Amino acid sequence: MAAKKKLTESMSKRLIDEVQRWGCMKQKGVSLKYMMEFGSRPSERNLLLSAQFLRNELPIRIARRAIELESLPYGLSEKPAVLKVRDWYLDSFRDLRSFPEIKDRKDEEEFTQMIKAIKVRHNNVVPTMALGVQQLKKGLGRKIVYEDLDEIHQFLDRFYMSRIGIRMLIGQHVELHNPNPPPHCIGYIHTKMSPVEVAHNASEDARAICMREYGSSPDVNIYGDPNFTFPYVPTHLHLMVFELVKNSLRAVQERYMDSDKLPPVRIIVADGVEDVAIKVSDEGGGIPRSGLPKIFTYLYSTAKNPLDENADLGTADMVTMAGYGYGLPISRLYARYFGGDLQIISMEGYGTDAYLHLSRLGDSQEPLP
Ligand SMILES: Nc1ncnc2c1ncn2[C@@H]1O[C@H](COP(=O)(O)OP(=O)(O)OP(=O)(O)O)[C@@H](O)[C@H]1O
Repeated sequence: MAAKKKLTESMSKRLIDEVQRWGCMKQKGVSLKYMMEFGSRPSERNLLLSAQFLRNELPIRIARRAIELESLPYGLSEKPAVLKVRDWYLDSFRDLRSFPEIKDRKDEEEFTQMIKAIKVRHNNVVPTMALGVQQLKKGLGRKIVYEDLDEIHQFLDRFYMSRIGIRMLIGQHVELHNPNPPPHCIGYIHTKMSPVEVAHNASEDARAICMREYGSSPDVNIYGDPNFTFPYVPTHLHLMVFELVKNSLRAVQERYMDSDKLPPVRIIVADGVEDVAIKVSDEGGGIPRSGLPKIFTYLYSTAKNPLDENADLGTADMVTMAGYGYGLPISRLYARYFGGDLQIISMEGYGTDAYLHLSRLGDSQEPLP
């Protein structure tokens, strides 16, 4: 197998066998509901159980990704940035596999520190992979046929989805150690999250970026009951709404550049029985129908990568503002992670509606690519 041969070149035989063996094991998904119920009783026993689960589950998920990173088409696996990411995955796999059985509280605490460090090690995976894709595009030059790159798109979707899951599981475990969790918070989950409030905060952040770039910003009007709450992960929702509003503000701002009256962006929050739906509507001129298939891809963007040689950026915080065209595909993965979805409907010559559906029941299992 080609992937196995390449792994051989860079690792000891024992590690290769172990990665291959663990990469074949079955992953176990968790639901939002389960995370919430389990985390609502962070007793010593539960923390121990959670750590034991992660000691087994994380190497399986990480090994899968390490193997996939070795067998990407068009030579993407050999790009320096991708090799760097591969090494982070191998280092984390090694750390997890060399950790002895977790028997007591002391082991559990050491394990928690270790997975916390793993999470930090992987902070820059998204921009670094984006850089790898750019290195590939540069190398292929004009020969590039975007339709052929669908395989890479599919891989990146699986890869980033898996990363969301791994970070959620680690973050959730680490947060359960917080002796003074904020009210109504179980790890990353807020059991009484107000989508209107999160949408408001995310819109303000997006407006601040717009102000910085253009010197002005359209208003954002939010319609919905601010007292309505449901259990969800506020950081995920913030990220999604931020990306959608940022796109809308930019579109409106660009279209009405010379006008002093900008049509506002409107957000509607609907609380259904099954779903909470959030619509972000703008009058920014829309997207041509022929361009729609491209907006969810990772490979079309011409924007500059902040980790590129000439850019002096690259902190983890830059990820969401980096502007390398990942806003929509990554937001859709976050929505799908807990059983929701994201759709974009556009009227060219008028504006765009983004529909974000979040599953309210929280009982869908994590997608496990
Ligand atoms: N509301 C919108 N109105 C018009 N065009 C849009 C809108 N939303 C998205 N687009 C188009 O879709 C493209 C992809 O959006 P996406 O959010 O994925 O990336 P980006 O905005 O270019 O970069 P980033 O989100 O990383 O800053 C945009 O570049 C833009 O051309």
